[in-house]
Parts: sequence; C-alpha cells; structure tokens
Amino acid sequence: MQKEILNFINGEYVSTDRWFENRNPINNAVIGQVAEAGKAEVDAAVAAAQAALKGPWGKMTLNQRVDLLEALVAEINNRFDEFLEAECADTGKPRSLASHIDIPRGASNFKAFADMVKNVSGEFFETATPDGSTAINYTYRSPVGVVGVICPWNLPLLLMTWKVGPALACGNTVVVKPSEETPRTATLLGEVMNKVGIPKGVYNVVHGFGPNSAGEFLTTHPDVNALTFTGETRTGEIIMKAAANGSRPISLEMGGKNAAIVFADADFDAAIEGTLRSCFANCGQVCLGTERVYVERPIFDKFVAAMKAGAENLKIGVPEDPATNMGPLVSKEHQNKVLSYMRIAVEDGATVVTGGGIPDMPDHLKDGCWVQPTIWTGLPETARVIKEEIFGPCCHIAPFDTEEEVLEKANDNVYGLATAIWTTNVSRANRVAQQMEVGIAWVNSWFLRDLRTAFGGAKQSGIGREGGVHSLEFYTELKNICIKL
Ligand SMILES: NC(=O)c1ccc[n+]([C@@H]2O[C@H](COP(=O)([O-])OP(=O)(O)OC[C@H]3O[C@@H](n4cnc5c(N)ncnc54)[C@H](O)[C@@H]3O)[C@@H](O)[C@H]2O)c1
Ligand SMILES: O=C/C=C/C=C(\O)C(=O)O
Repeated sequence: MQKEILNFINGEYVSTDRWFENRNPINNAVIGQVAEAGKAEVDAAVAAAQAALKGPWGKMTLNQRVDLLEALVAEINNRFDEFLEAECADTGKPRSLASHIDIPRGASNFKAFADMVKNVSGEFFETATPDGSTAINYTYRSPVGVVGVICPWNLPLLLMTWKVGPALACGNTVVVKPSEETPRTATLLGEVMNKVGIPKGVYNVVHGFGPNSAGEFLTTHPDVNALTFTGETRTGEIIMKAAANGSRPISLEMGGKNAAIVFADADFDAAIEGTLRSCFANCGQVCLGTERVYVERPIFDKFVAAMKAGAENLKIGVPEDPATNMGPLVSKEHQNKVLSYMRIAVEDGATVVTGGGIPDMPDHLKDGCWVQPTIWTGLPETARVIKEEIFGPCCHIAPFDTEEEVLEKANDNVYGLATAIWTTNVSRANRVAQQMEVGIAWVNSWFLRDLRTAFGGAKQSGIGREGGVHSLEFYTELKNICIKL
C-alpha cells in the first residue's frame, strides 16, 4: 500500500512540501500522507494539459485515441486487484461492492465513450441557395480543450472516469482534483496512463482541498476551458460562480434527496430488495440512493417490518470479509454529520424503527467511522431528515393513499436527481415517472445503468446531462460548416 501519495503532472509523480493525512475509515488509522498541490503545481498541471493538446495527443486520429482508451480498459483490468485494494483502503467499502461496481465501471466508462465517439454521427444538410445552386452544411466537433475535473469521495474511481472517459474520448486533456478523502485510485491511474502510452500531460492529478487549495486554484485557473464537478450542491454553486469568469461551460452532478415510491401492487420482494440496496448500499453514500420511501397504505406495515428485518440483517464489517454487506462512512467528519441527523430525527419526534446510532464493533475497529443502518417513521414532511440530504444509511418511510398525494410529497424538495418507482402497473409507472421532477427514474429497479443513457439531475441536483452522446454536448465544441458548391 502506497505510503506517500503524490500528484501526477506531465506524466511524472510530483511531491510538494505540504502533506495531509490519508486515513482508512474502518479504524480511522493514518495509512499514508498525501502531497498537497499548491498553485504552482496546479499551474504546471494546466500548462502540461495545454501543451499536450498541441502535442501528439492533439494530432492523433479518432481511431488512435480509441485504441489508447481500449488499452486503458485492458490495463485497469490487468491491475484490478491494486485498484480494488486502493479504493477499499480509502473508503472502507466492501470488496464485494467495489469489485462489482467501482472498479469494473472504472474501466467500462472508458470503453463506453470509446464506443460512443467511434459510432456517433453528425448532421448534414444539402441547402438550396437563392442563385439556384446548392450548398452543403455539416457539423464538425472539436475538443473544448483543458477540462478541470473535480471529484467526490463516494465512488472515487467510477465518478472520476465517468468524466475523464468522455473528456479523453473527445480529444480533451484533463486536470483531475480527487477528493481529499480518496486520493489513491486517481493517482494509480497515472501509472496506467503511462503504461498504455497516453501522452504525458493528457491526464494530470492534483491533490488538495477546496477553498484556497488545489480545488479553488483549478476552478479559477483562466487556462482551464471547462469545468465538470460532482459533489455537494453548495460546492457546485461556488464552482459555477468560478466558471462564470471567462464564461466557461460547466457540468454539475450534485446532491439528492431521492424518493422511492412503492405501490401496493408492486412485486413486494423485489421492492424490498431494491429499496434496501438503494438505502444502504455503500453505507448510504450514493447520490442516487433513497432517503425517503413512500409506501401505499395497504402494505405500509408489512413493508416497514420487512425493511427493518433487512436492515438488521446487514453485516457491518471490514472490506475483505466476503460476508460484509456494509462498511463505514468515509470519515469522522461525515460520521458526525450523519449522527447529528440521527439526533435531529429523534428530537423531531421520529419513531426509530431500527438503528440510530453506532454499532458495536470489535475493539480494533472501535475508532472507525461506523453507523447503524437506520429507519424512521412518523415524521411530518417538513422534518429536516425528510428535506435535507444526509448521505448516510438512513431513510424515512411514510404511507400514502393516492398518486396525486405521493407525487406532491415526492416532488416537494429542492433536489431532483433520481427516483425508484415500484409497481406492476406499467401505465401507472409511466404516468408517475413522467411527473417526477428528477433526471433519472427507475421502475422496478435501482441503479441499473446503461451508459448510453442521459445521466444528470434536475433542480438543485445538477446542470447538464452526461452519458452516451449526451456527453458530446459538454466535451466538444460543435461547429457548423457551410460550403457553397
Ligand atoms: N449527482 C451525482 O452524480 C453525484 C455523485 C456522487 C456524489 N454526489 C454528491 O456529492 C456529495 C458528497 O461528495 P463530497 O462530500 O466529496 O462533496 P464536496 O462538494 O464536499 O466535495 C466534492 C469535491 O469538491 C472539492 N471542493 C470543495 N470545495 C471546493 C471549492 N470551493 N472549489 C473547488 N473544489 C472544491 C472537494 O475537495 C472534492 O474534491 C453529496 O452531496 C452527493 O450527493 C453527487
Ligand atoms: O453517487 C452517485 C453515483 C453516480 C453514478 C454515476 O454517475 C453513474 O453510474 O454513472
């Protein structure tokens, strides 16, 4: 396990004289030191990214780029176990989860966008001209240039490559600022970039924090042509303001307070399995996860009882234990935030169906960032744990009687990222999904991902859509060329 985690600039690992701690959330032990990038390092990374655009990378054909991206996929898979160990060390998440979601998607994101750029077509019009002749009009896409990529800590490799994949596929270069909580896999990817022959300067990594650190230095850098961010809405607003200087495009994937809606005619077992996953997977640290569950009254009591049993059956433990279903939260800071909401729920009069505190852990894990999977009922819709994003393994379950009522409640939130609707009535599923004010609606499923589909949030959950051809809108500059014949 790497003890010193360095920046990756212009194809080389770069140290600095400022270090911050890298901790493992299962026991909060310091497992490494991270070299914090200052303004000089961010300037060097941006300059390297600019130079690469004018160097071999900028001169490559689409097919040459696609071949390199496909080589990236193969090499990430060759080093699968190293990425797995690094991701689990940073996050404490179960290996069973990271080996099925985080690392495979870390590779397949590159494949998805290599395929997309290979197969996407443009526009062509034959235009009659006033002089009786014709002209042809067609579109041509160019890279936007240097893309600043700011990433969160919950799915570090997946969410970083979800941005770097299309950016590189479209011929851009990137400067990545991973979360300070989870620096390892983005750093390891630098070795893979060098190994497969991605030219130096195409992929750069600068470590640090937000304000007055690498994050701010990157988002305010005048030579960064576009900014893509995934993280909290408040942070996204700050970055949006920074992007305004120089009128730079932004792509924002932000917070959520997602609702699951369970109708009485749902496949009960499927709804329980899917809702348990959407509430507790990744210790509830998934932006698409559920923190509000609305259940049609006839099955409410049975549903709450089944959710309680499922939550209490979750094995909380360390990544390497194959029986582990749920790991810790990412940090002490986040653990304190989630525990504060558990206190707030009780103060507001919630019935604690299960959880609400810290699980008993063996002595060697007692200092970890653990929290119990928690279910509440009985709160009014105005309660803070129903309005505010907690980003932990907790949900409030409430009954409803009509479609109109549940739509009103589910949509009454500043966020609008995702929803999961459980019903066997397809017409109702379609009707309800269309009326949900979100970017992503799953029916009888959750987190089922086709990377060609549009992905993003409505309201305060995001700006823009990425995925498939939708990523072209952000990662390319579209030009119309008109030739008079
Ligand atoms: N919509 C999505 O697809 C999606 C996906 C994952 C996570 N999220 C959201 O992310 C949040 C959890 O992640 P987080 O705690 O890392 O978010 P965060 O906003 O605290 O940090 C995200 C990143 O922004 C950086 N940052 C912070 N302040 C900055 C500033 N002023 N300038 C530049 N960079 C700055 C951080 O260092 C980090 O790398 C949750 O709200 C979750 O909903 C959304
Ligand atoms: O925590 C948020 C998860 C986001 C997932 C994706 O962006 C994806 O699946 O592409």
